Amino acid sequence: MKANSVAVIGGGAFGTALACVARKAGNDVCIWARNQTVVADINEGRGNPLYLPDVSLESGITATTDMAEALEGAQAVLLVVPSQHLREIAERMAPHASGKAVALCSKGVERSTGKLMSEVAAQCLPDSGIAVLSGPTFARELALGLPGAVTLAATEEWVQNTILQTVGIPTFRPYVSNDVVGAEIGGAVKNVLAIACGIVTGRNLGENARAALVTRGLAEVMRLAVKLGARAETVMGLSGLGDLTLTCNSPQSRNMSFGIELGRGRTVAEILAERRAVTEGVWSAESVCDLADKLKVDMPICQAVNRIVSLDADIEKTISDVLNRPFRQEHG
Ligand SMILES: NC(=O)C1=CN([C@@H]2O[C@H](COP(=O)(O)OP(=O)(O)OC[C@H]3O[C@@H](n4cnc5c(N)ncnc54)[C@H](O)[C@@H]3O)[C@@H](O)[C@H]2O)C=CC1
Ligand SMILES: O=C(CO)COP(=O)(O)O
Repeated sequence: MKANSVAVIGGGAFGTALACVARKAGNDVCIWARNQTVVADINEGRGNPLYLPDVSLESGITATTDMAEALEGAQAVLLVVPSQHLREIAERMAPHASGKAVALCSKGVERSTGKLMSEVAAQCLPDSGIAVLSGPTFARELALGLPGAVTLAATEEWVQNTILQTVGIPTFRPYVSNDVVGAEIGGAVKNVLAIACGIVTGRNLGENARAALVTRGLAEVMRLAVKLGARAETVMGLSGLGDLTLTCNSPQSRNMSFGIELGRGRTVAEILAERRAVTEGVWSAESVCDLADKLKVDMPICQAVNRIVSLDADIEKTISDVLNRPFRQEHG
């Protein structure tokens, strides 16, 4: 068995960035990617120009399309695929992931079931130790070695310790928690809220409007998280407030930039057709709203985004509907 071996499942921007972090933490890293070109690019030293251009990778990071090979001998696994594909990939991992610590790094809610990523993993990876790794982390900045911090949530101490040792370095500081649902809900919902902030930016509605959206968006995350049994303090931490602040304030965010283009008048189909990268909020808007409806949680901003991206609602009318909601107490 190789010492300090880590498997990264998913060869997109974030998987590649986390591979850089795990390598800096002293591990041998093997990335599983489904795309043969990505695998060849990584193994031949060109980096990952398709998903993370202009970033060079250290030696000690290899790639394969063979799931068994990627997972063989790995003590820790970072699962970094788009949330709507997590179930399929986790099922493929399962025969090779027994007894390993698996950190879920995807941000979303499964459309077909309304399940959180930890719930999907519990079904598909019953013999693995599950953690959630989530926070304000643009892939490019991580890959360049710029500093950042995340929430690392797991209920089992050995899982916390394994993932902490795998990725913890001075420029990537995991803060440990046992609130798994709290850690994942912030990342899933902020993608939807970032689309709203993008729309407001694209329509030149001003900085005041965006600050109001971030704050009222945080209230939506809080209501849903608490209803799901998560702790309020987790929502106020890196995976909640931290990621919401990052994603809603930077056009570097795929979700925010998607919203900006929508706000400028382009259609969902036009924008998506030009993108290779995943825009998670588009796929999670509906499932977040379904979950909120089921739990009777009021989430007017997420619902407005869902009407625009999933139901093709008129943007002006949708903004006007949100602004004309009845006045209410700020808290409660
Ligand atoms: N990029 C970032 O800055 C961050 C991303 N994340 C999360 O990480 C997850 C992965 O995102 P990225 O690495 O950025 O993706 P990406 O947009 O860079 O690449 C998409 C990846 O999905 C793969 N893919 C596409 N269709 C697939 C399918 N049918 N089955 C399996 N894989 C498929 C592609 O091969 C590629 O590896 C997402 O949930 C995202 O929210 C989290 C934090 C930061
Ligand atoms: O999750 C992210 C940063 O924490 C990345 O956000 P985008 O997917 O919107 O680029």
